[in-house]
Amino acid sequence: MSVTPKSQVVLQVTDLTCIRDGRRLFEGLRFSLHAGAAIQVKGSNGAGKTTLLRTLIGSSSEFSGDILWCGDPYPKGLPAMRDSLLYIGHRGGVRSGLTPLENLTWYGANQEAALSALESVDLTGFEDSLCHSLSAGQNRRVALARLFLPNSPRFWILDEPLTALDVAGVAALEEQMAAHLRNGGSILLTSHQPLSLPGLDALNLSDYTVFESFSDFGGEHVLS
Ligand SMILES: Nc1ncnc2c1ncn2[C@@H]1O[C@H](COP(=O)(O)OP(=O)(O)OP(=O)(O)O)[C@@H](O)[C@H]1O
Repeated sequence: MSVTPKSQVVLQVTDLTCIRDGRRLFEGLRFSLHAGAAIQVKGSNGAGKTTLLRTLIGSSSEFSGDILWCGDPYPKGLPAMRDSLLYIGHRGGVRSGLTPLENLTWYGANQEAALSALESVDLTGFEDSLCHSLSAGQNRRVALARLFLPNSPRFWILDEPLTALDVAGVAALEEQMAAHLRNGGSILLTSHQPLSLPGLDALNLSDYTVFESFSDFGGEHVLS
């Protein structure tokens, strides 16, 4: 990972509004994420946390507002952003018919790096088990092992990474995230659980919730 100056704004969001099923999830959302910084997106079930993350990575164009990746606006900034992004959704992206080792090599890791990453998430001895035979927490560890591979992308977006992890798993993840921040990486994550991470900022979607009924919406990126 190349070291990025800590003052650099990696992601800038202004006046972002997202609607799903005719319901305005949040409106006027604004925040900036700098190199070496982390933001935890908070909100109740259904508040729109996953929708926000998926919008930011370009999986949904149903929004209005401005999204700038390293100064480049949506959608121009998407290709460069994806080159420097590691996204782990709440399903984890683990292929259940593959082993943990095969999952990591499928993501491009070589055998040595994959084994080392699996050791970091305490899965030594399970490298060759099929993932559908592993526990929920072990499958989460397989997903998170990607964070322990060398040359990790500088920007991590993680949707509920703590789900199903035990105490030791949470501690190992927090340590790895802190190391990533020290190296100038950036993290945007959702979690219903508290997280111990130096300098972690919170972004609470409830601060951007609109309670009145929705009647019109004309965002420039809205799909019909
Ligand atoms: N593709 C879609 N079509 C219709 N509605 C959607 C779609 N995606 C999300 N929604 C709705 O948007 C709302 C927000 O969903 P989202 O998954 O973003 O919430 P969340 O804050 O991540 O929730 P949780 O904490 O339960 O994971 C939900 O009511 C959901 O049903």
